[in-house]
Amino acid sequence: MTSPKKNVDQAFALAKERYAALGVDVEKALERLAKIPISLHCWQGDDVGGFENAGEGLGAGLAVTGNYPGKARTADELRGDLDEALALIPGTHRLNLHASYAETGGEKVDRDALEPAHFRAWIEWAKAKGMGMDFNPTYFSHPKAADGWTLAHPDKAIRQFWIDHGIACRKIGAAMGEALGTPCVTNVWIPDGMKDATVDRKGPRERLLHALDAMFATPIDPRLNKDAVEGKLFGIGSETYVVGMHEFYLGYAITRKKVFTVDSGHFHPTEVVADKLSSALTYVDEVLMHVSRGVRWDSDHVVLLTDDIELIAQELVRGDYLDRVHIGLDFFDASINRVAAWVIGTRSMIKALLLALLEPIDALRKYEADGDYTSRLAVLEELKSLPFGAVWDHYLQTKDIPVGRAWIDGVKRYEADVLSKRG
Ligand SMILES: C[C@H](O)[C@H](O)[C@@H](O)C(=O)CO
Ligand SMILES: [Mn+2]
Repeated sequence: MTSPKKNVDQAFALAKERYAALGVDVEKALERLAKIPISLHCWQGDDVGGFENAGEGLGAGLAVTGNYPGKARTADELRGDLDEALALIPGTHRLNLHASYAETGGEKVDRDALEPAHFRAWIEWAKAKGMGMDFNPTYFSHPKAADGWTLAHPDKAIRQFWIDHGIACRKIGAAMGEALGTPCVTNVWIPDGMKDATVDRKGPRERLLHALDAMFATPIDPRLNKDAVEGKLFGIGSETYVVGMHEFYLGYAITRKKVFTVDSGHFHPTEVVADKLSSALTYVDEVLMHVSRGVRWDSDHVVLLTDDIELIAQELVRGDYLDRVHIGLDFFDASINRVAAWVIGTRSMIKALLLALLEPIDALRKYEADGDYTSRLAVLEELKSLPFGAVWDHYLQTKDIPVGRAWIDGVKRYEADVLSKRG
């Protein structure tokens, strides 16, 4: 009987030939793939809860549905769950942490007083794994955000509190960047907006502009920290008016030289999010992607290998944007095993990138330039039935990750041994 390893090897050898016939160098694609980090969002592991234990609800229009048992209750548990997920994801990736995951040793430290020391354990954990980190100020789950307003709040003192939180977070981001030797992208997303007919749309936007300028006033070496701003079309409770909508932040990112964040769940469902990349990147140097999957709305379902995600990956590769786009994930599903959610979502993103890297891009470009749209369409369709799975299996095997459904058994074992024992 042929060994499973030999099967994978044989299938890969045949796959390589099929791709080579179209002019694709599979080994080169795999080499490139291995160097693309995906930033795993800590908040999938505990339903965006954080560890402040202040008894605040999530709010801000963020909704996590499901009550699958075994959610991480402490930072150590969350790191353990991330270890488990990362062991099943090929490549070296990054961790995207929210400020609400600070470890203050039981001391009450408000958000405007957070310091790098409160994230030391996270930084050490990432360092030991050779991972970079990204960061986010947390503008929700806090008494001063209970009415859904933060940086654009009409009350000056509350605005100042959130400006100070942002300033503290930029310093923490810089400390992460310095310790880990790779710049931290610190992303600002705020919930501020109105549920219904809004009379003054101008005032809050002016307040937000001034608050952001105050927050970003002190320059930070971009080799340590990069500031990013994330807009949104609507949220629960801000259906009619979102202060920080996309046009606001695109203008902000262009004029202030910030990273522009594109969350794939933050647009009207009929919009093609991938098409925004080449537009935004004409004017901004860098984009941060929050790859998500909206089902009918910004529902933050686990990312799958859907057409939308493939199109995003294709744009990144075809546009030669991989060095200008930071790829992060943003979903939270509490209805399935949370470790499996990370594995499925991250692997789907990596698969989309691999598929994109396996395109005969030069040939496709030439067809297009020559006006041979027939060949362009025919080859794009041919690609869909090439043995991509054999290349993916080989990639997993080279990284000592079980091929096929075996990873699910590993996660189930972890669930039985660890997750199910959590109260
Ligand atoms: C928890 C994240 O910061 C949050 O999901 C944000 O990025 C967002 O997308 C809000 O809709
Ligand atoms: Mn997001």
